[in-house]
Amino acid sequence: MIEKTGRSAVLLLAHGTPDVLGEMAEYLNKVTGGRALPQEVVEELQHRYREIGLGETPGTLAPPLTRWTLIQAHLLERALDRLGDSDTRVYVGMRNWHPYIAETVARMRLDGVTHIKAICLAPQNSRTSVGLYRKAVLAASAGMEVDFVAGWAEHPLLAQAFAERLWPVWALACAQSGRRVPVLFTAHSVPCRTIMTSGTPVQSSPDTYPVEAKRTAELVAQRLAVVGLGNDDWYFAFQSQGVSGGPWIGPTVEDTLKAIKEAGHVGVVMQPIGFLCDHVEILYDIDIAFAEKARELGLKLWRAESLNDSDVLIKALAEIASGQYIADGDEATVLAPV
Ligand SMILES: C=CC1=C(C)c2cc3[nH]c(cc4nc(cc5[nH]c(cc1n2)c(C)c5CCC(=O)O)C(CCC(=O)O)=C4C)c(C)c3C=C
Ligand SMILES: [Fe+2]
Ligand SMILES: [Fe+2]
Repeated sequence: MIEKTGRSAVLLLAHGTPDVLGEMAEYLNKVTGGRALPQEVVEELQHRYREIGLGETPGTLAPPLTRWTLIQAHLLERALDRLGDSDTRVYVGMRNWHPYIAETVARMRLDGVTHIKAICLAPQNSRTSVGLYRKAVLAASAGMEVDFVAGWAEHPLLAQAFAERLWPVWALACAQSGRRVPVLFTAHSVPCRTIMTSGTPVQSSPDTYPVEAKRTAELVAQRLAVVGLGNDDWYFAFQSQGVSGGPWIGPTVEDTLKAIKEAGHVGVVMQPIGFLCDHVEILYDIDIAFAEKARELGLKLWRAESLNDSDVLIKALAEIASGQYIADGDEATVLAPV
């Protein structure tokens, strides 16, 4: 139970995604903080979003990222209720599209919320993702108290949730191939410059993101050890390198698939461990682009289902929301009243 004077609420922070193809340029403008991307990049992203079902007009369902995030918020509110905390509401704020973080925090203020427990739906802390969520929350919440949960990459229930999704598809892949199939865990790549120790402005410590991402993968792999996944049976790569900002961190999925083929394997099971629900980098980058790359290499590719409405994920979020799990990098920020 969240015990604070005043009214407390949970704010789930997510990336955001456009609702229709015509919003792509404006959306990308938000993602890059106003830096224009070439027209070919806008069109390529429209193509990818079209491939995963986005249209010219709003569909009957919201796009996957928005839909699953709102479902996760609803399930978390119900889980908190079951834990005896029926007063705590769960809100959703997105960094790059509606409902924007600023809009949601304004709504929370109108609803009388004074304490915000902000949880990023990106479990591994990073400057380019979580750092920007933090900035957006702090900019909108003057006078409110904010507990910002920066990273929960090592939460045991997060690893368990991923393991529960991985185990059935890994077992299936091994059965269909008649041999052990390696697992390729992935997380989103970031530009190399964003994880460097120094830069402008000077950053005093390295970004922990790559280490946290590999740590989550390791914890998931450890959970599958009991069913036979060995230390040599899994790989790790950074996926979806962007087009801008110089080099992005690797190894890339493309190079890793080649290495897996060269090691004599016939297939691979991919599991992205940095994303908590379906969106374009899973439904297009993995299911369409990497599947095609794997086919070219003569590898069969399986993917673990995304966490989406996983009960275990919701339990992890409930533990964080109720203070039963203290994540690394938590910061309570009390700003002066306006
Ligand atoms: C840890 C870092 C990042 C996570 C996690 C992440 C998730 C994520 N990204 C998109 C969609 C897009 N991201 C784009 C660019 C971009 N993404 C990151 C980092 C993370 N993204 C960076 C550093 C950048 C570059 C920003 C810049 O200023 O150029 C883009 C733009 C096109 C591109 O460069 O690929 C899109 C679109 C989603 C949907 C998502 C998780 C839900
Ligand atoms: Fe991104
Ligand atoms: Fe991306």
